[in-house]
Amino acid sequence: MKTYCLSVDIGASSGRVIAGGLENGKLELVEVHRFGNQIIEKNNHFCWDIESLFQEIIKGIKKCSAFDEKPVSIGIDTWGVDFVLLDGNDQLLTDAIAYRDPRTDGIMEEVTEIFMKERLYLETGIQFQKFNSIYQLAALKKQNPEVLEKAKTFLMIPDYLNFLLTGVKANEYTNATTTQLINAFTRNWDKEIIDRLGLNFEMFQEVMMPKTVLGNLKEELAEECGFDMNVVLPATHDTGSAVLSVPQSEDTIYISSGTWSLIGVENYFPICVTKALDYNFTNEGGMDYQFRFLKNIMGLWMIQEVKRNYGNRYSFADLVEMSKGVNGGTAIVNVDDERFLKPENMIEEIQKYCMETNQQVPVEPGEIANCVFENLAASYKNAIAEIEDIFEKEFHTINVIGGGSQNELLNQLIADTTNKEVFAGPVEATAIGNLIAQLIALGEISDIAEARSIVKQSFEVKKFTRSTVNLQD
Ligand SMILES: Nc1ncnc2c1ncn2[C@@H]1O[C@H](COP(=O)(O)OP(=O)(O)O)[C@@H](O)[C@H]1O
Ligand SMILES: C[C@H](O)[C@H](O)[C@@H](O)C(=O)COP(=O)(O)O
Ligand SMILES: [Mg+2]
Repeated sequence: MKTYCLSVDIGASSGRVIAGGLENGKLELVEVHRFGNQIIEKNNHFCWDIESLFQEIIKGIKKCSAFDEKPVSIGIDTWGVDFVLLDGNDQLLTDAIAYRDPRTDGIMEEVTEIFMKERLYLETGIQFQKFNSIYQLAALKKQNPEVLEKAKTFLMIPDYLNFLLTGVKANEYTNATTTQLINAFTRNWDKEIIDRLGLNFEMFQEVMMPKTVLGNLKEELAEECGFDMNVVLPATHDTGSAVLSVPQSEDTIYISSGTWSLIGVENYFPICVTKALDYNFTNEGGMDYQFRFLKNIMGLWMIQEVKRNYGNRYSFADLVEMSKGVNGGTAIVNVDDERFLKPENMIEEIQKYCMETNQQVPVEPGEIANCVFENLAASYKNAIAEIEDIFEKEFHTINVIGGGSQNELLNQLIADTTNKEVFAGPVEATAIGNLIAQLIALGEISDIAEARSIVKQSFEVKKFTRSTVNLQD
């Protein structure tokens, strides 16, 4: 690859630095660096180790100094909602507290007494998740008002990593929409909501759109890494990048399958009708002014925790294999129950749920894994029925993208329970979408439509249909 860009995709379970560029009309990827990411306990909160994440990005950049060709740009995307605050000297006032931290317990209810739920949804179109930035800020105002009083800059996680790289402060649009403080129609900070909550409007930065060239590496960083490059804004909300690599089709539903399962469709306007509110769908911002009409489902977080509870002695592939041996009798578990957001022990929490609901309790690793996968598929099916109810139409295909698209058992379960065609892949959809924004900004690709046809030609996508075995049921 002559011209290539660096895509930094940091999800809630792992991060990767991927070099990507066009070669003979196809998108070529080279994984330059991969690292873990997990929640740590710090100062009595669940946090992200933001400093070590930044060092991993630098490690990835430095690995490129050994290549003949250097990358022309870099783009960073991460999970949504979380942020840091800086004081007047641009110093960190807060740790990067994670969205699974219990500090927001009960806060959403307090905020919706100040700002009616219906009104908040009509203005922002954003789902009611207790960990949205709006509730994290309201919790801070209640629990540490002195911190908010000193705050001069609000930066979300990718914004802060960009600030460390370039010294430039900005809030990228797609991720800013996950705060529930962006007006879905003006696509800018909603001053009325911010003022009503007693937050400092001035600390919010200029909202910038994907494909914006934010700046270059700070001089000292360019020197340390051995080269300079543009820092470009992809859709810095990882799901915003992921959906860019889904083949466009009118009746396609995507499932961005990683730590979370984000299930939805691409749309050109926000849907803030009561039914969407009642179903708790969201209208997160997308690139080129699109909207991501989707719903959060607890996702593979559950199997990540199960894996951790078993001391990581089984791989994800092992857990899938072991779950294949389980026949029927799986308990019905509401995977989206808040109890699964951050339990002490996921295995025990699932077993407690089954006991409380007088169901057969899964014991063996295969039974636990099967219970997670079967009930995730059931939750996807329910969300799809809600989407079809809102759009008053049937969707015929489902695209599973992200790390979870490697779970062939789950892909088959989705096909079996929905009786729709399931296309699985690309695995690194988020990193690919991040590259798409950079390559469009660079003029290497003309638009999203061309990008999607390049993705189709470049990456393996497996098809799953309802298994004949099940059809005999
Ligand atoms: N070989 C595999 N077989 C089945 N599932 C896998 C495999 N590798 C990864 N996964 C699934 O992919 C998930 C991670 O997806 P990824 O998109 O990287 O997550 P995130 O971006 O949230 O960190 C894991 O939790 C696991 O369930
Ligand atoms: C908490 C948010 O809903 C979450 O970040 C979600 O928006 C998301 O982007 C998850 O991405 P993962 O790659 O961590 O599953
Ligand atoms: Mg991810």
